[in-house]
Amino acid sequence: MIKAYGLTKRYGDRTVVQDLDFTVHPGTVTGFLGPNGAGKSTTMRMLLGLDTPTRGRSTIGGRPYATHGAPLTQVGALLEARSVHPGRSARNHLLALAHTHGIPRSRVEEVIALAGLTGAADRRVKGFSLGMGQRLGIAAALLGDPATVILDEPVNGLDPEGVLWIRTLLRSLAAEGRTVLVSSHLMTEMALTADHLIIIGRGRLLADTTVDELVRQAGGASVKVITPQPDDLRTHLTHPDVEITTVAAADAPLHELRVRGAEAAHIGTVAAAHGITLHELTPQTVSLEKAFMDLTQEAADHRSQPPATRNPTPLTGAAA
Ligand SMILES: Nc1ncnc2c1ncn2[C@@H]1O[C@H](COP(=O)(O)OP(=O)(O)OP(=O)(O)O)[C@@H](O)[C@H]1O
Repeated sequence: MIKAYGLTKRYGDRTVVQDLDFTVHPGTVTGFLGPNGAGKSTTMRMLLGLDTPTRGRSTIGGRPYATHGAPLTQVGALLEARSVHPGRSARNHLLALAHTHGIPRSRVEEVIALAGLTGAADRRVKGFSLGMGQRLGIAAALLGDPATVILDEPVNGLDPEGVLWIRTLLRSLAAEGRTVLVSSHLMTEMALTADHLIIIGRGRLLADTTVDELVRQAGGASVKVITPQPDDLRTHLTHPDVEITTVAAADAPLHELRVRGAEAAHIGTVAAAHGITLHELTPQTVSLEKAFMDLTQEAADHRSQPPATRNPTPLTGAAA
């Protein structure tokens, strides 16, 4: 279990992480999300004793990271810009790490295979692509068979096969009962990988929630219905859990409704049973990316503007 108690980091007069309290539980993948510059890497560095908090503290397995005797066997970590001697081969890099932690050579071979580096293990690291470097970093993180795994942007630079590999790997590590904390700014990828989400913006906690709950808070799933008989449909769908709103066309022959709390199949069956004509029946899933953007809107330091239109409508002199 990872615990943060009021973690705060200030650089000069800038507070980049502020009063973060959270718990990362074993047996689940916890996604650590936030826009660029939100403070994810800084927080992870503090958890790993690489940055000293200005205030607050954190523990991994009940103790501060620095007090773990052989950290590689307790906590495996991949941080951005991990330094590996460029002249060393991947295998020699892992052997050196294993040697300092009393880890057998056979485990080095295991993690090389696990990370898909078998064919590249004897090549010098300086020739590695970004994705291969990530695979080596993950192999190193798993070398000591740690109970806690902390990975900062592990899918960075990975090809689609690598992204899928990470997803499967993280889920199996969690299924084995390990504590897995993984940062990303890719909401959609995290939604596929993580069970729980800790979302920060400008160093502050914005949400500590499950993927399902975030979807629910963002409006949940709904069904778009277009029908010329909205009143009949409303009557027959009446139920305390069902919410029906009119989206458009109040005085047109066709009405667009948005139904929450009932599945499309149920709505179709009810409509058929009562002879109600439907012109459209489409399940709408909330965009997790949009939910994330909405949540972090106020807290994004770097958000791009949509590109200017090439042929903007000329102003005609009317006051806006
Ligand atoms: N050593 C440092 N000195 C001064 N400012 C720093 C230092 N390290 C980080 N920062 C600042 O702290 C803020 C948080 O940075 P951090 O790298 O933790 O964010 P992040 O959420 O990991 O971002 P990204 O998704 O872009 O990697 C940024 O504004 C960054 O410029």
